[in-house]
Amino acid sequence: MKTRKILSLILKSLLLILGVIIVAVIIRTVTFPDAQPYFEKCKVSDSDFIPLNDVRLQHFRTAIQIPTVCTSIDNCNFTAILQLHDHIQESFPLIHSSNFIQRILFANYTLLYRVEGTNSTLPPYMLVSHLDVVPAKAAEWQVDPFSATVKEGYIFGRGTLDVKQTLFGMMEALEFRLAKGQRPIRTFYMAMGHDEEVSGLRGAKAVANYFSSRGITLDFISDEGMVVADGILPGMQTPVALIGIAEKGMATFEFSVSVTPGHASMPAGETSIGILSKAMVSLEQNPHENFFGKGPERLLLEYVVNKMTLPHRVLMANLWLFGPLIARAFALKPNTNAIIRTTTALTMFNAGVKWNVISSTAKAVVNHRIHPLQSVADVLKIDKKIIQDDRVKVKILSAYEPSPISPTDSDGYRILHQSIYQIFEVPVAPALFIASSDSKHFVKLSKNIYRFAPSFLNSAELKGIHGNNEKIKIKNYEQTINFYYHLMINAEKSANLKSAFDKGHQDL
Ligand SMILES: CCCCCCCC/C=C\CCCCCCCC(=O)NCC(=O)O
Ligand SMILES: [Zn+2]
Ligand SMILES: [Zn+2]
Repeated sequence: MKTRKILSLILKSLLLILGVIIVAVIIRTVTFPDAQPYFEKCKVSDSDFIPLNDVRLQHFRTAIQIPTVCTSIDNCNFTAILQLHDHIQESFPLIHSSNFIQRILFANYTLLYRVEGTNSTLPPYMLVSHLDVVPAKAAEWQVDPFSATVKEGYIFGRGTLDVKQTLFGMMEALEFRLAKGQRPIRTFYMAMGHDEEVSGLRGAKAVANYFSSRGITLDFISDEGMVVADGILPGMQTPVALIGIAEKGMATFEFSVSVTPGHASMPAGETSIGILSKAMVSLEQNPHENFFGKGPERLLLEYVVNKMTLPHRVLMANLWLFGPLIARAFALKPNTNAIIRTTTALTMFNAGVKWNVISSTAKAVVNHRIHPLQSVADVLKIDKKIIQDDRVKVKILSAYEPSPISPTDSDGYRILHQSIYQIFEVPVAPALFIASSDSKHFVKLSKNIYRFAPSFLNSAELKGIHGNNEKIKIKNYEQTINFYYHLMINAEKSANLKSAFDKGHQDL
């Protein structure tokens, strides 16, 4: 009798706790603060539009047809890069004949344009793109990667998304303004590195030195980065534009094992290949810490929670309860996994000289993209701990710390947000940029660095970047040109933008 009473009391208590949790979850979901109350109101009416006519389309296609491939800092197709310089010069005659636009060359191949505005009291800003592309394996593509084939509403080709579309987008926008007789009011720069894909150590680094040696700082910098993600963010029915407010760090480590070589007929114990393979499998099977809820993705979720479909909205609004569950779910998909932890990618493996010789050495290269809550030193320490084998030596081939986090309440952020909304009419949210850009060399020039390319992409299209069949929708290229056009105009009225944002856009 007594036991029954105790059990009933426990049951009642559990039901009460469950009731309280359910009520707390409901209250939190319905009262979740809207971190972005303005995005539905911020569209401005602007009749200006730059159509993608045949001439502009041909400018872009020719740029794609020039194979500006870089595979290492010393191994770029420098002839093609110079050919691209010529093509840029021929395509934009007004830019190249303006007496207020200066073209500066760095390390023979990187370009910087300085557009002097009429109002020298406004602080300058910079748009960043790059000239080089990664290689493409033609045999694995549906079309020649350097043919710029127009097919099924797309332009195919290496560089259509990474990132000749921003290069030509910003130049077309400026040329259009000049043709309309609009001299920019605010000074701005356009940097076009020639070696972004292989470090930026000659191009962007030289541009950064140019600014620092002259004591020039920039109000904001807009570089390649995140995109308008269509069907990628779990629980979002609409596409969402993600502005990279921070960039992951990067570390490339070479692991090696050396043993005494010998005849394959008399193997003695473990080989260099066996030891290194075991170490690499350990790295792959032991991912670094999952930081879900502690990094910039938290801000992203806060911006979009109220736009999510119901089951996701309840889960995301109640991270206090469902955080561990969501952390696991995010870890399952490469896109979401990349924003919650330092990733580990085994990218090269070399060993052996002949089939009947026990190799004296084996080498492997691992590329980490470092979460903002870790450092290069942390990653190295963790890797050594995972491998736990002193026979495996490590050498740092290159390393960059994660960038500082840029604010979401700066003029630069508002200018990007506004321009994105004008073109795409989708929610805009801050995020962590999961790859690397030339802006890592510019961190001392501005506190406000934003990484965003106006590419409207679903998961399949995203795979084309550095992969096969890279392609941009023709309409999206037109949007890209118009995005930069609006960005330039919005940058000139940023003071008005701030007061409009403060008032919830009622005045725009
Ligand atoms: C809940 C979060 C969802 C995350 C969605 C991820 C969407 C990914 C968006 C953009 C990633 C595109 C990266 C392409 C940039 C290319 C830059 C580059 O190649 N840099 C060199 C390098 O990183 O090696
Ligand atoms: Zn790029
Ligand atoms: Zn790239």
